[in-house]
Amino acid sequence: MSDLLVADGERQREGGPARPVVDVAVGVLMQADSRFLLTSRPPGKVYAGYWEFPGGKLEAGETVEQALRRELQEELGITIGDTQLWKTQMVDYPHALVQLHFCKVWAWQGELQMREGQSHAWQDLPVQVVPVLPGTLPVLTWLAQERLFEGDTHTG
Ligand SMILES: Nc1nc2c([nH]c(=O)n2[C@@H]2O[C@H](COP(=O)(O)OP(=O)(O)OP(=O)(O)O)[C@@H](O)[C@H]2O)c(=O)[nH]1
Repeated sequence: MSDLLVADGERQREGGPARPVVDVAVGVLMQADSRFLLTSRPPGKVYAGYWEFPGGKLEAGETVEQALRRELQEELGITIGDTQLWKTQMVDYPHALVQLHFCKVWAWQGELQMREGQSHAWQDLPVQVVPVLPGTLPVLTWLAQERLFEGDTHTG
């Protein structure tokens, strides 16, 4: 998909109406044994029950890292260490055009608490939980590329 940056700060698809881009900070929490954390979207949200990496929308004036630190505190009750942007991906959903900013997180303090009624699962490739959110699938492909993992990245 091609996108244009227009004067008012909104990006629009060529030939289509302008849609605001929602920036989202997403954390890929990694364990030393190569497993990563997936959480399910809470009841009542769009795509409820789908599995994703934890995170959420940037608030006004926040950097990706600041938003991720706040979101993971709010959702999981943990305080993350330093993190850096890993990959960025634009996803065009019917409900929103989202720019996902994925950050790997290797260090955090605190015990995981599911504060929004979500479920969690430490997963390796291939991911066993289903269904996985469409915007989350590219991350599994990137992880597979890094790990020289061949075969399906997820079931279902
Ligand atoms: N956290 C997270 N969000 C993702 C991933 N992949 C992906 O497409 N998204 C999308 O990014 C947006 C995340 O926003 P969010 O979770 O803060 O917000 P939401 O849509 O639940 O709405 P709300 O917080 O306003 O109730 C959603 O549109 C979600 O579908 C992912 O791996 N993690």
